[in-house]
Amino acid sequence: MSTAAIRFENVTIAYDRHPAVHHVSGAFAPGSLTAVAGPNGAGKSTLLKALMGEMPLAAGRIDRGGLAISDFGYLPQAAEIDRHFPLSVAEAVLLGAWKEIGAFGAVPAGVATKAREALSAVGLSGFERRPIGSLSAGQFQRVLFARLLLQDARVLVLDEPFAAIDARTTRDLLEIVRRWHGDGRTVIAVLHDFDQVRAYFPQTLLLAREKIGWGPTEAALSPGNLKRAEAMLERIDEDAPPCAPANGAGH
Ligand SMILES: Nc1ncnc2c1ncn2[C@@H]1O[C@H](COP(=O)(O)OP(=O)(O)OP(=O)(O)O)[C@@H](O)[C@H]1O
Repeated sequence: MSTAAIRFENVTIAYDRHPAVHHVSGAFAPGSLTAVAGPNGAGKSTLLKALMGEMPLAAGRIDRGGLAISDFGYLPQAAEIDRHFPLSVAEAVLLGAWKEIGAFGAVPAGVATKAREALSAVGLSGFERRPIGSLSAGQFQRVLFARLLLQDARVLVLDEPFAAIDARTTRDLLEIVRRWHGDGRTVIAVLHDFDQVRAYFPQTLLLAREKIGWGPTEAALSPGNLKRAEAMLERIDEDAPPCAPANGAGH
């Protein structure tokens, strides 16, 4: 479904010139299913935000393989999503079809049908009118997956999609991830559970501000790499002087 790789070339991303991601190069092959793993503070969310165009690059470049950012479906960390917004479940799912509906447009019948199918696929038929603020964390995550299903994106970028989600919901949502992979979509997900990564994700990028490993999961998560990742982050000095501006900035 996707046609060209998403390439990172010497990507450095910084907050106030303090680099959170350092000189990362590598590629997500079209149709690949990749976990982004690493300790807290490793730069995983920062890397995803840069991929989504939400963070400027201090150096290097990201080649999105000819795709526009609007071709990407993005699930940010739960903490960054406002659930107090007065939206029903159906409205929240329909946001996934904004390209077809536009800002104030009516919902075409085909889109409404697809939205119902997406809700059914995540096990939430009958929840259409419920305010999103009344859902449990797991139910809300199902709604966000339904929205991604409706968006029909070629690349899925998921930041800790199973944090604070019970085993049954995680299993159901992992099944959807597997289906996306089967369709030939590219899936990139930040995960903390190494057992889950080994069971479901053929590729892994292990990050500790720098790239520690990127490739087949067993090799990327070798005992040596895991030790290096821990050691790298222990060595990080948050008060270190800012990184000197490097070879140009860009997206
Ligand atoms: N808005 C910000 N301003 C300044 N520093 C930030 C900001 N967001 C993140 N950082 C710093 O950047 C580094 C990487 O953070 P990031 O959230 O990308 O890590 P992570 O690997 O996703 O961590 P976690 O597993 O805890 O979610 C951390 O040292 C963090 O403190």
